[in-house]
Amino acid sequence: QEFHLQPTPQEYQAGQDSVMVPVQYSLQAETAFRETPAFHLLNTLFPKGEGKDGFPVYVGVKGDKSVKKYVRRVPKQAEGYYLGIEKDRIVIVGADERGAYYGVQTLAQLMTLGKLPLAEVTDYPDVPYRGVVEGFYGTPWSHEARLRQLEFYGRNKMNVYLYGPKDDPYHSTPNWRKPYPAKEASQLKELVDKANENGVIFYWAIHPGQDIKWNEEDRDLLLKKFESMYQLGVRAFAVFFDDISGEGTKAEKQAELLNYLDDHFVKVKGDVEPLVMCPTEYNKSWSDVKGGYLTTLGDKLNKGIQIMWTGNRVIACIDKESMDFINPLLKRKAYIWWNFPVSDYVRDHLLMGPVYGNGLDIKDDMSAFVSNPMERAEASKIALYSVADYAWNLEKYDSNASWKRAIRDLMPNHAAYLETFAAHNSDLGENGHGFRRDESVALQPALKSLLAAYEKNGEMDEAAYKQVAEECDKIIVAADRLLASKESRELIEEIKPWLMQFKLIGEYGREVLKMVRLQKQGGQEFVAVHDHAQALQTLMYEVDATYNQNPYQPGVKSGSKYLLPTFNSLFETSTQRYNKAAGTTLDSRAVYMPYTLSSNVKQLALLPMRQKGKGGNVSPSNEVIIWQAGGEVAVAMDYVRTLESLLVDLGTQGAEKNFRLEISADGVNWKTVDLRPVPGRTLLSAEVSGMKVLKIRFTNVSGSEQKVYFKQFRFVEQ
Ligand SMILES: C=CCNC1=N[C@@H]2[C@@H](O)[C@H](O)[C@@H](CO)O[C@@H]2S1
Repeated sequence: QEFHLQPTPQEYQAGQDSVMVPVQYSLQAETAFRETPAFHLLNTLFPKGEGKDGFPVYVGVKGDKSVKKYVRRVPKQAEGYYLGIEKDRIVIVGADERGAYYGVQTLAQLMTLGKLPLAEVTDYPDVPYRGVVEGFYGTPWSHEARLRQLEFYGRNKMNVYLYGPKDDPYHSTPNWRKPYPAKEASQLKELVDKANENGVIFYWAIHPGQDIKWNEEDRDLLLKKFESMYQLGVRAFAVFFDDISGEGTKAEKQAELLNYLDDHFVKVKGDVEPLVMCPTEYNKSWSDVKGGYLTTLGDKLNKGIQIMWTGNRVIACIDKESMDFINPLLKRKAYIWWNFPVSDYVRDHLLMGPVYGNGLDIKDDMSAFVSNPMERAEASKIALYSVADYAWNLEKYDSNASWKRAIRDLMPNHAAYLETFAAHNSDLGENGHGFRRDESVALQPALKSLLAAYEKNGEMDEAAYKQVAEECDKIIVAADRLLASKESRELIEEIKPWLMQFKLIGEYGREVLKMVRLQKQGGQEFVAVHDHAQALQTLMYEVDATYNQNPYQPGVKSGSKYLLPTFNSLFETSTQRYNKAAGTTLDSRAVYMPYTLSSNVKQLALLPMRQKGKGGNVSPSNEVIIWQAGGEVAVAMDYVRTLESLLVDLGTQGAEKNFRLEISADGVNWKTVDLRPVPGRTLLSAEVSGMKVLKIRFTNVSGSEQKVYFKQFRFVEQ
């Protein structure tokens, strides 16, 4: 594992020579330097700290006398730095204070080498703002997780963290107007302090759009809330208008409010970062350019205000074409909100794979590149490490090398095991956004040729068989070693259900490979191994039905793109062939999905059906659904079943007037079923107890387009 600075520096020259890592340093800097995060970090790097006989360290920013001699070597880009390690001194000069801090971070990495190479690093970030927006639906990160994140951002030269967890009631409706209670307020203050120590700008975001009134009262309440956050030390603010409907979506009003805040708060305070806003039309597939929403923002928003953008779709990689579309409309460089590794729409999957697919030629087109992560903070660090690497130096970014380094950085003593796990836990599975990732990349060829040889002509591809068998052993060992790991305990606790599932998949694969071997030999032992494989299927189903039971995509999926499907196909084929040869009737079903979704509503058509226990649900969507008049969503059963209950939630009152629910026992004759609103909620309950059902149909019969949420569509069988 050769040494590699993180993020990849613009220029790094190291000679053959090196010096011993000094145990003490003597500081050559302006006194003001001692107040900066760079100094506090520097002071932790030497075992014996500071002393007049220590190794001279010249450090400062452009203009400081102490580093005047080196000022020509400092890059002109903001947050740039020059780091020189010479025989008799270390020199760090920042283009600005954060640049000096980053120079010290790079020195910290070099000092882990055991001896300091005589080297010169001339470095700076490609993208001005780089970091993370905690903007997902689901359980907000814990306070401790956030503190660890901020240290991680400092080490990886990420300079922004935007606090905007959708499910924080004081960030969003209904309590955005209220100040935080004492405990939350003190935690936020602690986060701001931690962010400052790590060179991170802490943005506090507000999400008022769902119920904001465009009047002075709400405007002043919002200003007051900003003021209360300012008192906690917040010096950077954002206003999110995403995922809302109604009055709050008006561009002119949004622009008026932002400009007011800019003129009467940001410019008045003088020490607050430029505002960031998240538009309602935040991706191309949702935008209607002629409608003028984006151009209104582009024309009316004060120039300094940043506008966020997720690309061509809600979940999309960012390329030159995407930027060439949006920047002219916004009349500024879009502030990219990249929706990866966020998994709030595929909550049963972990996204542990490489960061890839974003253009390497767009460094001058973005004002920011921030990642929206998973609700599992530690597990998100694999992707975040590479997001930092990408946004700092796009042209030199190598997604696979960065992914391997990210894993080693996260668990140095278990890197091989974590890599085995991450390699098979990277795709999202079917989802409403149609966004997919590669998975099991190294094993894919062997899985495919093993399956093809066996299924097509009953052959055994011995080389592939051996490689898959070895991988099953590695999977089982990796799962055990990670589950038992003392290292990164917080990470292990987050991903434990997936580690359990992963181990079962390794054991299942091992048994299925035996079944294939035995089926060809025709031995009786096939039955015992088949039954063991089925027992493992039951255990996998139970893990999936027990853990992570969120109301959206409950369960624990692992190896879902190629690994498990291949084992299931081999299980089914070998059992069918064995039954045929031996005249037995062993159960050959590996995974069972009795329900099929169909819809002519664009945003619903791709939503996956989920089976959970004795029932099923259509995976919900976080976004506003444009449901055309007459549009319908239907669920077909494999055979006639009996219903117990059925719940629908479109997130709006009165939906039962605009939509009709019908049940058919034969797919031909339909019966309309009453939808009864649950008091005080937008949930609708249907009286279906005891009804025979082959097909369910749900139609917009209002005669006009409806904008609703698709929060729940769930039924339970008797
Ligand atoms: C530029 C604005 C992006 N705003 C967004 N709000 C939503 C986020 O809260 C979700 O986590 C994400 C993934 O489900 O989808 C959109 S993206």
